[in-house]
Amino acid sequence: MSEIATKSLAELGLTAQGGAEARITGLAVDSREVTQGALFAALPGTRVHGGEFIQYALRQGAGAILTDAEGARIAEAELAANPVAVVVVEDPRAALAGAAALWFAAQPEVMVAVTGTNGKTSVASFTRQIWSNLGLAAVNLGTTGVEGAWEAPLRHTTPEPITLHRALAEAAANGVTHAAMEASSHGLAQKRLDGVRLAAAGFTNLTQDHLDYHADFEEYFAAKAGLFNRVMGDDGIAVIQMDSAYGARMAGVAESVGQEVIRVGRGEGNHLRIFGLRFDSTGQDLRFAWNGAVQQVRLKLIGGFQSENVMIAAGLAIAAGSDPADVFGVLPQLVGVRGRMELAATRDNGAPVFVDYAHTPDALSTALKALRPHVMGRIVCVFGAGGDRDTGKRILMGQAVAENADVAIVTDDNPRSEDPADIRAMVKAGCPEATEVGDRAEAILRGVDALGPGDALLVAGKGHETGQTVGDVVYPFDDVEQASVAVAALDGHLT
Ligand SMILES: CC(=O)N[C@H]1[C@@H](OP(=O)(O)OP(=O)(O)OC[C@H]2O[C@@H](n3ccc(=O)[nH]c3=O)[C@H](O)[C@@H]2O)O[C@H](CO)[C@@H](O)[C@@H]1O[C@H](C)C(=O)N[C@@H](C)C(=O)N[C@H](CCC(=O)O)C(=O)O
Ligand SMILES: Nc1ncnc2c1ncn2[C@@H]1O[C@H](COP(=O)(O)OP(=O)(O)OP(=O)(O)O)[C@@H](O)[C@H]1O
Ligand SMILES: N[C@H](CCC[C@H](N)C(=O)O)C(=O)O
Ligand SMILES: [Mg+2]
Repeated sequence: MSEIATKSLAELGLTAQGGAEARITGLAVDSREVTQGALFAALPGTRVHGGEFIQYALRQGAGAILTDAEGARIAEAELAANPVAVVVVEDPRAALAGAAALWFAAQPEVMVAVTGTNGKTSVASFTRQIWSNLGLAAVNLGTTGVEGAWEAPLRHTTPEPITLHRALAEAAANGVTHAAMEASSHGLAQKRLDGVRLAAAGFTNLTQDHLDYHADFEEYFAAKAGLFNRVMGDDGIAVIQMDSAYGARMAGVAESVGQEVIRVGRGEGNHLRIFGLRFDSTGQDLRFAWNGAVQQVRLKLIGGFQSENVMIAAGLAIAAGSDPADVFGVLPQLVGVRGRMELAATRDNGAPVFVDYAHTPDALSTALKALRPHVMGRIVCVFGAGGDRDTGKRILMGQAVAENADVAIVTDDNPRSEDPADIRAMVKAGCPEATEVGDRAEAILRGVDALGPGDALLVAGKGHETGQTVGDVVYPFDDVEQASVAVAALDGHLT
């Protein structure tokens, strides 16, 4: 039998009450995953305090407990009856992040992170693609899992620290030297990535989302700002998109902790300055300047926002040590990210169907506006809003589509525990003229059917997702696949 690797609490940066020590055999954040001798982190949750589960963790053989005063109070009787080491700290999420980093003890040498409401997955993927094209062993981590030189699925955009550091250590063990990760606002607020060492961090934009979780917009901003004023050290380099309302504020946050800032945007004075975009049916030509020197590249990407994301990715690669000329040289090789303005199918009359992950008001108006210069006719949009998520964004999503599309079809997008008809009604409040078709496959079929020559369809909201979550059940569903099926059916290619 192989010996189980153990570490002491001290080796994990933890001090137990009364100076107790313990050899830890593993870490768990969920009592159901506790194994003999493992440390159970009983965290304050949004629904319940993890302290409630200390009793179960102890029954499963937990060797130590990490919690806060509240958790220790909840489990006072069980802890008195069980002689385990108990670490009580003010911020157990931060302590867990540190402990997970020390437990797994390895990460790719060069890491960057990106935050913002929209564009994180795109920037992380583009950064990884730049590195890969430069011959480096690189991955991106986030909504679409771990992708690149080493691959693994992930359930969260920013996984909790144990899952995150396990993935980073495995990637490093498999030779990965460079990693670009997404920092979601939930991940930042819950300090999931506080144990990661970052060379650079990026900011894309801040617009409405997740106000079900964050008390208000200021708290949402503060969560994102944590990437710069808490997670990354003062020797890290910030890469900030300056065109959005919050860019200047975020640059101020980075500078206030002594970080160098690479500014990206259209205005004069930015280090990476976009000043020309020309669109056609297969992509765009991007003219930009790096510290004043003009460059031009051809991008095989649809939508002007992709150029902004590419510039942030280029800034991150440069900040993390790559030569600017090398970085700019590989930009034409970048390919679009799955489910982000992805050309899913084309009708016989030439009308394209794009699948995109826009699920916020700003992403919808950005995606629709971005399509406009590529389309001569009408833009049809099939979309919906997710259940059990920010309800305030629904009417705004409806308005964004009413303002920027010519034909709107409101459908379902992961209603989860809610009544789908209620969600559609809230979306339709913003676009009363939209047609309502609950069944997403039928909505896509109708959208495709509406396409004449020169028109285009944007199927928004699910991007790369492969399921439709109704209640607790996930039904297989893939927008790209449904778009192809609809085109084949309507153009008579089904056998
Ligand atoms: C709202 C939220 O972020 N919740 C996360 C949070 O759970 P919580 O603290 O609210 O959990 P809780 O149910 O109150 O339980 C409290 C504690 O008891 C533990 N527990 C619970 C039950 C049990 O039997 N035993 C046990 O030990 C839980 O693991 C938890 O630590 O901490 C848990 C452990 O770290 C996470 O798994 C959980 O993510 C849930 C599943 C989730 O859906 N999160 C989403 C919203 C999320 O994080 N999304 C962002 C992306 C958003 C975006 O940008 O679009 C992401 O990064 O993926
Ligand atoms: N820079 C941008 N500005 C505005 N909208 C964008 C930008 N980049 C992408 N989008 C829109 O947002 C959608 C999601 O993009 P992406 O997956 O890269 O964002 P994300 O921040 O990772 O999202 P999530 O929070 O779900 O992880 C895209 O499909 C597009 O419609
Ligand atoms: N990470 C995002 C994804 C939303 C995607 C959309 N399809 C939805 O279900 O709302 C969230 O959980 O809010
Ligand atoms: Mg993402």
